[in-house]
Amino acid sequence: MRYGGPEGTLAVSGLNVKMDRGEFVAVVGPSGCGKSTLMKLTTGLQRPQKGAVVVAGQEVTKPISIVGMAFQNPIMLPWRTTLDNILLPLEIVEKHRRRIRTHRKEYIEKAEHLLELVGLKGFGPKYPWQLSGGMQQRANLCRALIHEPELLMLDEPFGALDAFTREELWCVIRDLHASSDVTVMLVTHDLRESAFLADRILVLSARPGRVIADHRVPFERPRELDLLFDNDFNHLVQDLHSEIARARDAA
Ligand SMILES: Nc1ncnc2c1ncn2[C@@H]1O[C@H](COP(=O)(O)OP(=O)(O)OP(=O)(O)O)[C@@H](O)[C@H]1O
Repeated sequence: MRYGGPEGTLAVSGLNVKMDRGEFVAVVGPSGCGKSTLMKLTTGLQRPQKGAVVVAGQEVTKPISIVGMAFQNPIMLPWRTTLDNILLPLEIVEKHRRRIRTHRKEYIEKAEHLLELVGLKGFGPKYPWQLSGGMQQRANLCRALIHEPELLMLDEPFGALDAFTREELWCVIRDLHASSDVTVMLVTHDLRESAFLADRILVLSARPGRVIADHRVPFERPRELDLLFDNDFNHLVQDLHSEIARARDAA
């Protein structure tokens, strides 16, 4: 995948990724190695010049609707309440647009249930600017999940948060994944986050990105936060760190 024509930036090349349904895969790698590009290719926001992307058995040729996405900086519309921001994807995705007119109450209940799951019970009528950064990230997760996506794409969703809030949200994601069969791809710079949450961790090379290591995370589920102090956990994090440092040096 090259941006900007034949002389442009080759972002990823020879990138081969396979994920099983229900799997939680984290993607880590040096800065600028093409992690977000992998996200965009998977969701159909970009099309590769060579190769193909297949999601749920279908070749991806345009943006797909079975996906929910959450990015580092949640863009909430300030004139809509938190609840109405969460309902926004339903007004965009064709299949739901028709239903929401006739089944609005049902969707509001679903949004309120999601708000409760992420610890924001009763915050639906508040405007986004009345919420803290961490609360906005939680609401952002609800918005990514409202249309019950089969695939959840998380691109540095907790990057801007303090350590404690981030760890709390890791547990929210862990529980959401455990209670559904959603497939999750998480792009992150936080190696502890990847090791705590994922079933597999893919390490990408420096740009153009390709997979240089594929780690199966051995820790049993459900995982608790005290895993962060476990020796094996920290060894895995150190191995990931060394691999990324070597990939950067080799660039
Ligand atoms: N729309 C674009 N036009 C031109 N170049 C782009 C575009 N998007 C990304 N790139 C380039 O492609 C390369 C890969 O970018 P990408 O955002 O996928 O990397 P990343 O691994 O997510 O980066 P980071 O770790 O900094 O978040 C970078 O060199 C970037 O400058």
